[in-house]
Amino acid sequence: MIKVENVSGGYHQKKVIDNVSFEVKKGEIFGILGPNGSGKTTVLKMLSGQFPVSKGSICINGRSIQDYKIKDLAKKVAVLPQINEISFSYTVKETVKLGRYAYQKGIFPSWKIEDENAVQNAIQLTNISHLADCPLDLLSGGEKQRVFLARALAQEPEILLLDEPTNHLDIQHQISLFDSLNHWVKEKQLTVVAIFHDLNMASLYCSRLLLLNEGKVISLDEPQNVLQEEQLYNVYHTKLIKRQHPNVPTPLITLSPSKGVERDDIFSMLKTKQSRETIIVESSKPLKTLSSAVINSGFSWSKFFTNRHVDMNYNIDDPESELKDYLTTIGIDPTYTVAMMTAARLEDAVFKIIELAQFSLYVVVTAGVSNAVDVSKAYLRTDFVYTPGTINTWIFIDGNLPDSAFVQAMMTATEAKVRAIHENNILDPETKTMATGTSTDSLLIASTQTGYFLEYAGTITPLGRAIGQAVFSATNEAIQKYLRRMGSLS
Ligand SMILES: Nc1ncnc2c1ncn2[C@@H]1O[C@H](COP(=O)(O)OP(=O)(O)OP(=O)(O)O)[C@@H](O)[C@H]1O
Repeated sequence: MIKVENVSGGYHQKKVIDNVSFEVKKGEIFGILGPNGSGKTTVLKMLSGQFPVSKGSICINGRSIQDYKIKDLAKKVAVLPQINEISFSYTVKETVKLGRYAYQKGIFPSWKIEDENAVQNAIQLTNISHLADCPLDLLSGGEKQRVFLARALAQEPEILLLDEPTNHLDIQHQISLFDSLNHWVKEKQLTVVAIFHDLNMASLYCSRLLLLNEGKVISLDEPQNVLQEEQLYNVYHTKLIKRQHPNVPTPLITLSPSKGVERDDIFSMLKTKQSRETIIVESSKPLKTLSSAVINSGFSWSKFFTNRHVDMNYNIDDPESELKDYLTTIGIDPTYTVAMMTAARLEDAVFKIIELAQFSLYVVVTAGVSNAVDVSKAYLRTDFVYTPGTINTWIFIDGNLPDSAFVQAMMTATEAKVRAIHENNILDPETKTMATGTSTDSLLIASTQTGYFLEYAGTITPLGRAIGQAVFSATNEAIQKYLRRMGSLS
């Protein structure tokens, strides 16, 4: 549909676009990204024929844009410019009607029913009917943006060129604009080329992206490949972190403050309180966590970590609500709390510290193994009752871990726990085979995300070795305390 081949151009003697090539398919939403002054608007102006190319060619439907008459090109291509460029005193409806200019013939323009329908449709689609008679100058930035979008749509173009279309829109209107564009793209085979500063909007709605810097193509690909941390750093000179959207297969880019990330002293940050009812670790700063806890499982940022003792017969329909209520009664805000439960005696908790040159670990383990299970034989069981037997393991780290290291830390800690269970010959009481855990074990990895970058936490990495050592010895001791209390160890 659009073919840009080896295009260069600029203002006066200054080359602003340098040998740019890309194609946009019919029915595609194509995004152009790049820092201020990288040439995005100039490329868009070249596509609409407003700005000449000095080298290379631009074709629409196989025909060079230079060969189109102005009105014919205007029927194919509509432009939504940056709205701060525009100021005039028409009403909203008059402004939208300007979109039909290309369809007017002769010196005395005739307004036909098709023109009126196109204007009404555009006004409805952009949700500005209530503003139809308002003077444009009295509208807010976002309202004006929708009016100019309506004007572009009234043109009934095949190609819509949008220069920062979400610039003045609130979140609701940003999403509703691109949801509508998505719909028109599918329904009417509209082709959209849009400039974005918001990388996440581009990632969510564009099938492909063009990343420009200093007028050159840096990357041209699907969002997953264009939105790479290193590539973005080279272009924007800003640290950006790539994550995956929780329920759409696109990347999410998060900003990170540029201030330093000096290593925190985890031992002065954490305060531990232990009673028969609860163990509470309170951190003076939020820690990034990955856990399988009852409250705030998955990833969270939390300041409180609680392990509450409950009776062996604890059996409640909604343990999460009950535990939240409990936390509130003891003055802890559940929003910032990773909370677990156990029937194990909290007096038998084991605390371990490992201090190394690059990072330190603080590990807390409580263990009760009456619910021991051999995972390889668990399919033979018929009981599915939730009983809080449980080995609960907490690992606090003063390092900076990527998500992958959190996952590896969980694997390493689990292996260390299993090894401690085997060390104590704990059997699954049903199958009489060696247990691998209990039916309700929980695990927490909590990290300051400051200090050294700890890229890996597998078993033979420095972090993995420390986790293996601390979790094994803490779990081993906690199991032995439990066995002693139960009278099966002297
Ligand atoms: N009319 C003009 N005359 C001279 N130079 C211009 C003109 N318009 C733009 N430029 C220059 O061309 C370069 C590219 O500008 P362009 O507007 O295409 O960048 P952009 O990527 O759209 O930037 P932004 O993100 O700030 O909107 C800039 O260095 C700019 O100063």
